[in-house]
Amino acid sequence: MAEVTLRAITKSFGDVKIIKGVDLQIADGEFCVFVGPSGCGKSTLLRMIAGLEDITSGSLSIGGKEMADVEPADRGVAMVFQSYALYPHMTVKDNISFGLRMTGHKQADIAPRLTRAAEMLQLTHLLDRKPSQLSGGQRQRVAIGRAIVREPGVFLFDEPLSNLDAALRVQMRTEIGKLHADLGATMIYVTHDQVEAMTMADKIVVLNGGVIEQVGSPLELYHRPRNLFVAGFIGSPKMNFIPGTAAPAADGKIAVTLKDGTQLTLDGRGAKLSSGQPVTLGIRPEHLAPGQDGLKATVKLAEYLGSETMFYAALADGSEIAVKADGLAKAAIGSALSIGLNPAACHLFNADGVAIIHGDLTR
Ligand SMILES: Nc1ncnc2c1ncn2[C@@H]1O[C@H](COP(=O)(O)OP(=O)(O)OP(=O)(O)O)[C@@H](O)[C@H]1O
Repeated sequence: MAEVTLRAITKSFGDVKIIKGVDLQIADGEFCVFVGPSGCGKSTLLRMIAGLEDITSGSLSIGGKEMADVEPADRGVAMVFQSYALYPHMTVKDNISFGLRMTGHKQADIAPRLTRAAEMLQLTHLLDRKPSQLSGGQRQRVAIGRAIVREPGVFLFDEPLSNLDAALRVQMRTEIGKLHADLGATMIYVTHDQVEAMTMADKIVVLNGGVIEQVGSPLELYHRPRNLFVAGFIGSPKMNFIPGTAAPAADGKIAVTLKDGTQLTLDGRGAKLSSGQPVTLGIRPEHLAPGQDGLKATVKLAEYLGSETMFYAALADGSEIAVKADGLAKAAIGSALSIGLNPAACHLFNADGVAIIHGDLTR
């Protein structure tokens, strides 16, 4: 069993506190993805789990065992880096088996592990090559192979695919997914890539400024973001935010007046709010319907992507709004666009940015 538990973890570099108290439970066999803006502490947290960075305060356990005095090599974890970190003078075979040789494993033990990892990663025909004779994707596979042969309970991936081109990323994403299914190991994965996070994760951890904003399954975070930060971070193109005020209305409904004067009525869903309180309405670009009655906007930019068209438009008060339409939709720059808005898909956030209504269409 290799569950990972972080309790009140902090990390400071000198006087600067980078990780400000993280509590997190990652179940055995789970695929957990850390996302967040650059500098929020994703890699630092991963490196602390690996034992490559000291923990300033708090505790970490892996497989139920406290890690405070356990060396990186003895933690049952293996890390795959963005830079691959291969030895250039060694063959693929030697790169993959290096760690095992260093820890005194016998050749009879190393050989079957090497064969199996090479087969899983389609590296068998490349075992005698040097890293310089491999493509970027093949090098990344060697780095993953080096982790696999150690048979760790926990794999740690630090943006492993960010040096690969778009097509190869898609292929490697699928391969890592398969590897997870085959090995059943716990995997913790840092990425900047929304699609990687959404498609690979059982659980996404959204970090911001060294604290966790929300933990949940990809679709939970997408449909029920806890606050403005998560709502704006998960989903691409990002959720639209339109300022306004809200007041309780008849039958438990909420009357919202947007800054441009548009009025709409939302289901209250039990939310408590005071009359005239400032709110931010959140609506995803795909939940807006160009050409229907609703918001009055002026088209500023249109992107024709074939499968879909993105309109970027401005409301009367200057608020910008992104609208995802079908690939055949057309509108001239500067033309008026009426945009229908599905009330059931609207999120509402209070002045502190906390969600008071979720536009969760799955319910
Ligand atoms: N050894 C160090 N000494 C001082 N500051 C550090 C050190 N390592 C990281 N930091 C700082 O800690 C913060 C978090 O860095 P970290 O690499 O964990 O962020 P990240 O979320 O992984 O960012 P990115 O997505 O850009 O890789 C940054 O402000 C960084 O400058």
